[in-house]
Amino acid sequence: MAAADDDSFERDGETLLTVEGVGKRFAGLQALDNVDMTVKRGEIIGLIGPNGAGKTTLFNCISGVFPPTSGTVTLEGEDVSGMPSHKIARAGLARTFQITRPLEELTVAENVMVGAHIHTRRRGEARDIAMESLEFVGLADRADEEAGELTVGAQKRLELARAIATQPSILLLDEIMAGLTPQESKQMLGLFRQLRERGTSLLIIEHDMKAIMNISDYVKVLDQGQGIAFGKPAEVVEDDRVIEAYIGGFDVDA
Ligand SMILES: Nc1ncnc2c1ncn2[C@@H]1O[C@H](COP(=O)(O)OP(=O)(O)OP(=O)(O)O)[C@@H](O)[C@H]1O
Repeated sequence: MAAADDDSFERDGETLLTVEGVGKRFAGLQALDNVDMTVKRGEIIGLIGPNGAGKTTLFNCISGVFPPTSGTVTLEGEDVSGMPSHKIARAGLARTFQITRPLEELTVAENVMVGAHIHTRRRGEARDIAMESLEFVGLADRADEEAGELTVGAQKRLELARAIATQPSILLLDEIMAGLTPQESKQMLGLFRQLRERGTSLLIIEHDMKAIMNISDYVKVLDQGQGIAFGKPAEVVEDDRVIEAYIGGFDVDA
């Protein structure tokens, strides 16, 4: 069954994020071309596509790392296209990066307080928010250790805690499960589900196809900078354009 790419606009529920006609050009390369999508409150959307499809570039345009060359990004009704990332974060959008980069000389709690300080200047209040976030990801007992001492798996949870401490309505997660053990991945998926239950929306880039198909309510597929499909995971894996883009199709049962 074909999953039409513009289905993205036709679901029930409150729309949190709207991406309309977004394009991004780097010198001679059209990295994104007229991409549309929406994310509703409390949805988990998987963003997939072959290497170089434009997934991270779309995250960068949405989160204000750089402005889109064309099109608009609207967050809770506010046009945030081209705004700097700290303003977009304050408006309710948080993201994690493909390469985790904790401030290694700071403690685990201090790293998360960096996120919390977006809403408060008070150190005590920021510490309280940070501790709640660390509790949530299961790192509260390591709050006073240096962040550089953490394993890769724990650093990923720290990254998540730092993003959550900004109290976002939507979280963009860029390969936060890369490098995790199967046990840690399972734990991470559990955290995603809990976030959804709290009403936080998640937009997730992940190469682990089984995980993404398992966790996502809907999946958006990019190929060579264009949206080629949007639909429920079971629909998307059967879509001819998607199978062609991935050559050979998916192995989600692996
Ligand atoms: N800052 C940049 N300057 C120039 N070209 C860039 C820049 N960022 C990304 N690109 C190019 O844009 C295209 C899309 O890259 P992007 O990283 O968004 O893809 P992706 O889907 O996230 O890929 P991957 O799965 O490999 O991470 C690629 O051809 C990439 O080389």
